[in-house]
Amino acid sequence: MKKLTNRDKVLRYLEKFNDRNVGIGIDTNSIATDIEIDRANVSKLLNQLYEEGLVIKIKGKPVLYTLNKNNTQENKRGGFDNTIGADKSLKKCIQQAKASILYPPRGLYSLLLGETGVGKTLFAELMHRFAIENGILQPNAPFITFNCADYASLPQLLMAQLFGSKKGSYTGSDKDRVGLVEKANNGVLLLDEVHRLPPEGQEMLFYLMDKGEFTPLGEDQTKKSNVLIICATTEEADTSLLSTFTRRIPISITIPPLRERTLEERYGLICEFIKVESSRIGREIVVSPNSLRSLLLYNCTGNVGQLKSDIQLGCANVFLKSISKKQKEISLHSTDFASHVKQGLILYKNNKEYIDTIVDGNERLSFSSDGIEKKYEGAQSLFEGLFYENLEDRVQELKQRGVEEEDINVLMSFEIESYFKELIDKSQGNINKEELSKLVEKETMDLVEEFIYFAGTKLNRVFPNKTFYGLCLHITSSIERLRAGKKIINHNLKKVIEDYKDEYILALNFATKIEKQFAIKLPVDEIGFISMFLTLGKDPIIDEAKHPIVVVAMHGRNTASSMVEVAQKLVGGYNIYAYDMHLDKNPQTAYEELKEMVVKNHRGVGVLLLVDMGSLKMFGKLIEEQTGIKVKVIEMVSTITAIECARKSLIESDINKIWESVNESISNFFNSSLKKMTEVYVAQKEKIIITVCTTGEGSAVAIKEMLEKKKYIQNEEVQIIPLNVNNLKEFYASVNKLKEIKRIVAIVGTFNPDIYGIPYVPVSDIFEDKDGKSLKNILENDSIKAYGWIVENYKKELDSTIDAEFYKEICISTIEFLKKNLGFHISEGVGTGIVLHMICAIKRISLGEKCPPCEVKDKIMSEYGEEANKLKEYMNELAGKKGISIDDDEVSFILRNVLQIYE
Ligand SMILES: Nc1ncnc2c1ncn2[C@@H]1O[C@H](COP(=O)(O)OP(=O)(O)OP(=O)(O)O)[C@@H](O)[C@H]1O
Repeated sequence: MKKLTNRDKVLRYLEKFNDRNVGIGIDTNSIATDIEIDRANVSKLLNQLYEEGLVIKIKGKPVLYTLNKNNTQENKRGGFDNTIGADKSLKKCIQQAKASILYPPRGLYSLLLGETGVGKTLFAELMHRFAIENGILQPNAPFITFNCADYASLPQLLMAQLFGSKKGSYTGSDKDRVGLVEKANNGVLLLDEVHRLPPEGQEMLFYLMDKGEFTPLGEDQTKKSNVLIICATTEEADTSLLSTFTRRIPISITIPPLRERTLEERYGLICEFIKVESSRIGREIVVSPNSLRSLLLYNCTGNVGQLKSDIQLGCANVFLKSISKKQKEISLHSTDFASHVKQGLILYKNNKEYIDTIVDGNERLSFSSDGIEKKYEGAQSLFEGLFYENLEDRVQELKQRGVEEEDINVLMSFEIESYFKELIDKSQGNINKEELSKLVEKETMDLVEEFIYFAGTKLNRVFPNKTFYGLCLHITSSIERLRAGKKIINHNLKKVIEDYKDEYILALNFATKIEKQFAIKLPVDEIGFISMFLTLGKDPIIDEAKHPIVVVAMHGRNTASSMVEVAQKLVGGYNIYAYDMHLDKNPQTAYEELKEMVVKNHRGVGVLLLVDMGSLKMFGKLIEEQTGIKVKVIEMVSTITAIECARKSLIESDINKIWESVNESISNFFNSSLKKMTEVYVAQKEKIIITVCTTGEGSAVAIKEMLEKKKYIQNEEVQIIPLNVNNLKEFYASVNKLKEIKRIVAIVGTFNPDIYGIPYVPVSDIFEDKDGKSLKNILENDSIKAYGWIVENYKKELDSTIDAEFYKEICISTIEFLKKNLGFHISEGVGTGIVLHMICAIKRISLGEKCPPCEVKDKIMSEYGEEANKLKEYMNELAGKKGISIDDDEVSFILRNVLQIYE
């Protein structure tokens, strides 16, 4: 036979004691002596049993203990004060209830009001228990409930049940019956749905309440009963039906419905009920966060009672499943609940912020039979790639249960979104690229990096670093899965394509690259998953207010402004500011202006100051000393550094981290990250001239300003960047950086740095006013080269019967003719337009297609007829070689470009 534990011994002793000594309790010392167990031990056990609701403590000296005969699962855990909601929604009700019980000499009658399932019965039980604990009732005081609605259609039987009856007092009464009023003598009688009591019953009830007397049916003699009556009803307090009761019963306690309680309280109830189920099953129950979310949010009209039974049903489902599948773990998912519960998840999006404060992240919780809830340690790692298989299992299971396809999709989309959130959260902060490279192939990282930058430009959005890490991990596991021939379905696909069309198109593009690189085929479902990563940038993850700002301070009229403009456009955030320091500006004024800009715009966590020359660097230090605003200076300023700083400051809030990583990027410029970025960001490189000088930092700027005044420079849309050559190594590094993002057409200055492929123009050529001839030529030739590149790039589109060289020749010659013979100024942008037009025109003509009419032909012919005819003649001479003829419409199109004439 199983050996009795000390706990069993105490319980058995109390059972026997209560049988022999009705209505009284016993103290700890006596129990300890009788069962021969150490007093401290007995005291500990009694407290435990009290917590579990198995014994009742009767206040006094010494405290007496008795078995809680009325122990139900519901009032198990301690009395009123341990009830969920005791300090919140039920606080007032409990105060009223306690007051009514303690009211001398034997408590007041009370009426419990509240919708079905709010906990009225439980409340009455707790009142009974409270009365015993406070010596108002004896420990063995009865607690009897009677639901008046059950007998509402049989008033005589109802009366007989309540007040007792003599044999033959009504049809069918074949024996004497003791009424509940009598049975509940010296205890509590709960009359539920009391408004259903027939009028004669009400009369007798009020008589009993007033006089403590009643008359059983068919009897003449009144009987006495000392019963505390608690009435309960779901009727609203102000209905006429109830007014009779509310007038007679001194205390009305309204228990609030579930929807009026806080979600924290509801969460407490949910946990409590799952613990109760766990203890019933005798096994641990592991609960998914989505289960908790749906339980928190679904429309639970039946209040706490319904919440409890819905949880019971869900637990019963998984319990059965675990038996049939012989699984050790009992694991509860939102899909295990009835569909009205699952619907709760649909409300998650709108209540996300609040719910996330209660159900945090995606950890599953484990509820054990001893009532402890903790994080489930065994949760599978999402990075193991099991997620998709689990999703599929879940879908199959739902299908088998007959869940509608539409419901499955809704539920699955929540699972999927949670997965992404977790994947992203996990990758936040704790993974760096080096670590990532242990898990992810370099090719994948490069592809993802390029994709994110590209998507960022296209969507005009910045992505957090975690998008990069998350996507790298995701792609890796997708490739593995696809290689293993595993099928996946994205139940969110339809929604993704509808809601995030742009992201989906980008993902399609990216998918072709992956397919090519890894020789696999990505199904559309997979592309849907990729798109979802891009939607993350849409979340309000960027809180500009708490991030450092970037200030670009550079010499020159608008060098800093133009850089900042590019950075703002690309990064899409307005956290970057420009300070253009004109050469003639007095340094003290410049300092004050820069300081003012910093003070005005900083957001409390520091400023990254990007400067081009030494004196500005000093400004950073001074501003920090004077204002206390943290200023970190970055010296190697270029558009790309500005972009990188702006991008990082939107994501990261720690200025030191940004500063370090930007500096690292600068020194590793040729490492993939920035290189990739430049390729993507700068599709068409802008032209620049670098000015250099060995004699002090201002001279290069002076040369720049001088060049900017030259007409042929103003006409050329060329940017001029002064560089310091005091430190040659740094100078070459800067040139290299610039080369990545700009087309350096020439270096002008007092020192020939001898760089392969970049012509040098001594400044003396310009000073002596050799008309800047060489520089002008260089610029012109550069444009010609650029037009040649355009043709090269369009090679695939060209008509194969005509070779690319012919196209180049006719395009470039036409532009030269326009400039030299007809005297038009052709900027590079206009030239590019002409080249593109001519490519299409020649192809069209050679294929025998007609040119569409040019709307401004008449205007051009009347105002520029001479030029038009000359151009037509010249072009026909060239085109004739290939049997092509150019008409007035084609010529008008070209001139329209040059003259910028639009109707
Ligand atoms: N605060 C609470 N803590 C724990 N369980 C509760 C709480 N409130 C109610 N319950 C549980 O919810 C269920 C429904 O409560 P109860 O039966 O007392 O409601 P009721 O208002 O009497 O419902 P009805 O009007 O339908 O009779 C019970 O199992 C009860 O134990």
